Amino acid sequence: MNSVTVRVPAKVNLQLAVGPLRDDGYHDLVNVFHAVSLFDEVTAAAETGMSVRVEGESADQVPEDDDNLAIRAAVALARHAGRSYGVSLAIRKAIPVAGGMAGGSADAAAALVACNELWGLGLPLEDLMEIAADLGSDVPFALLGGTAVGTGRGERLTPLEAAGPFHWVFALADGGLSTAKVYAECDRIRAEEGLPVAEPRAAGALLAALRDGDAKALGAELTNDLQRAALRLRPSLAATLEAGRGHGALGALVSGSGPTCAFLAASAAHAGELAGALRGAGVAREVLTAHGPVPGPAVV
Ligand SMILES: C[C@](O)(CO)[C@H](O)COP(=O)(O)OP(=O)(O)OC[C@H]1O[C@@H](n2ccc(N)nc2=O)[C@H](O)[C@@H]1O
Ligand SMILES: Nc1ncnc2c1ncn2[C@@H]1O[C@H](COP(=O)(O)OP(=O)(O)OP(=O)(O)O)[C@@H](O)[C@H]1O
Repeated sequence: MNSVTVRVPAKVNLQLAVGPLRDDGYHDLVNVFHAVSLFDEVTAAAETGMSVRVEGESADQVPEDDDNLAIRAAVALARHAGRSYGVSLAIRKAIPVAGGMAGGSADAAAALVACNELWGLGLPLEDLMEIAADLGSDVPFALLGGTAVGTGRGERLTPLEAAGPFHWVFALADGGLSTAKVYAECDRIRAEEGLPVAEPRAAGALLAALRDGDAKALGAELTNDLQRAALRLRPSLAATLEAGRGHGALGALVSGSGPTCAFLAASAAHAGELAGALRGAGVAREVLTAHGPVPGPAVV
C-alpha cells in the first residue's frame, strides 16, 4: 500500500464542566463531546523520513514541522511499534484552526489511523487510544467520534446514546484562542470571585435530551464553563451569541475554548436560515452548517 487517506470530523462540546485546577496543571472535566460533519482529511504516503504539508482553511497558521500534532502522532505510533518508520502526511484542513473544535486533535487521530494502516501494524483501537491520550486531552475522542462523555482530563470516554441528527450552525471568528490561556482565564475569574469550585457532574437533562433526539430540550441544556473566560478574552463573541439567539437558535454557546460559536437549530432548513441571518448580521468571519453526531475517523 502506497498511501491511505482518512477523513476525520470536528467536535463541539455540549457540556463542558470544569473542576478545580489539579496539581499537574490540568482540570478534571465532565466533557460531553459531539462529532459534527466538518471534516479534515489526512493522507499518509510511504516515505523514508517524516514530513507534513498543510493546505486549506487557515493552513498558514498550522506548523509544518515536528510541532504539528499529526507528525507527533506518527512519531508516537512508530515508537510504540518499536520501528523507525517514515511517512509523508498531507493535511487538507476545513476545521477552523485554534477554533475550539479540536482540529489539531482530529488530525492527530487521523494520522494514527492512517499510519496504523499504511505500516500494516493492525493495532487495536485501545492501543491507539493510549497513544492518543498522551498527545492531548481531546485526541481520544477524535479517534472515537459520535457522542461521548469524557472525564479526567477528558480522555476517559464513555460513548453516549444520541438519537439525532442535530443541526448546527458554526460562526467562525478571526484568529484563534489558546486553549491554555482560556483555562488560565477561567481560573483567574474563579479566584477573583473566591467561591468554591464544584466537582463537575454530567447534567441528567442533557443526557436525556440526547437520548430522545429532543433538540429543543438539548438547546436549553448546553453549557460551557470556559465561556465566560473566552468572552473576557474575546468580548466581541457576546454579540455573535446574541445574534444567534435573536434569530431563533435553540441554544447558543462558545465551542470548547473558542472562539468558534455554536448554535443549535430545529431542522436543516432552520440551520440554513440561521446561517443566512448570521452572515447578514456581520458577526462572524465565516458561517458554516453541519450535523451531528457523525462517526469518527474513516479511511476513504
Ligand atoms: C477545551 C477542550 O477542547 C474541550 O474539549 C479541551 O479540554 C482541550 O483539549 P486539548 O486541546 O487536547 O488540550 P491539551 O493539549 O491536553 O492541553 C492544553 C492545555 O489546556 C489546559 N487543559 C486542558 C485539558 C484539561 N482537562 N484541563 C486543562 O487545564 C492545560 O493548561 C493544558 O496545558
Ligand atoms: N494539525 C494541526 N492542525 C491544527 N493546528 C495544529 C496542528 N498541529 C499543531 N497545531 C497547533 O495547535 C494549536 C491549536 O490548534 P487546534 O486547531 O487544535 O485548536 P483548537 O481547535 O482550539 O483545540 P481544542 O478544541 O482541542 O482546544 C494551533 O495554534 C496550531 O498552530
